[in-house]
Amino acid sequence: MPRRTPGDARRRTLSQNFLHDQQVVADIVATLHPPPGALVLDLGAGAGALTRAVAAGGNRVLAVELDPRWVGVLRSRAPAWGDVTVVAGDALHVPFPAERFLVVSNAPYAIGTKLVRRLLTDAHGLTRAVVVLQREAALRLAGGGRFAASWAPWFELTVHRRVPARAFRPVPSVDGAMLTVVPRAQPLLSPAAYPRYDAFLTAAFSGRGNTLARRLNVRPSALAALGLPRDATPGAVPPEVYARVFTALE
Ligand SMILES: C[S@@+](CC[C@H](N)C(=O)[O-])C[C@H]1O[C@@H](n2cnc3c(N)ncnc32)[C@H](O)[C@@H]1O
Repeated sequence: MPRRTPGDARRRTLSQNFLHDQQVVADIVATLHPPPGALVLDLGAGAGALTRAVAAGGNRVLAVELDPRWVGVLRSRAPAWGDVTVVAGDALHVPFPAERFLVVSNAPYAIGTKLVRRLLTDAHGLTRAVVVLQREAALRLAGGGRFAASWAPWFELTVHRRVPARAFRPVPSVDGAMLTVVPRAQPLLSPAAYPRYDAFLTAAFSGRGNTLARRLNVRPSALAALGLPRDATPGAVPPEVYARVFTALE
């Protein structure tokens, strides 16, 4: 059995699997498509695969990295890449800029859900984010559950391509996926509606009965009038449709 080194331990804790597949890097940057000159945060920049590709497109990049060893590497390489500022810090706590910005991130899968939650709650200047997550986590966040329904009136969460484990070095044990987080230009509900909407979702996702109609205590015909199957179950309703059902039933 090969001997373990301190470097192995650090790689495991910080999940240092770096993007190696240049086609995946190109797809991530194409999906981000930052406008010229826009500010892009690369959260968990590692050796800079994404930082370098974004900077090559003429964008300003703030590369945030927790591991001092990779901060040093980034600082030595970044001057050759373009307008890159390296920030030694934690992606879950580093202050976000006051101006508008985009986010690209392939951070450890273990912090992926927390990172997305932070983008949804704290990133007021965010215009678009592309985050690589463990595939199951990406599908859970964007799919037919309460999390996606809670955020859908204000954000579009979309799962794009699979990022196969073999796109990384070293190769991790699970596949990833690209998730985009985009604030809606026209929100489907006002922020003031949130407490009532949240109570409505509690009924929809935790009430008694199997069907949405039973849980919301409405006639199946009321859902049919909104274009939903009479026997729709909560998980089968697309997240963005909940705002419409809420508005119609309120
Ligand atoms: C999976 S690697 C990917 C690196 C690079 N983004 C890429 O695609 O090749 C994740 C990187 O995030 C760093 N990292 C881990 N936890 C972090 C945190 N809380 N904040 C910022 N960076 C973190 C790790 O040290 C590592 O360099």
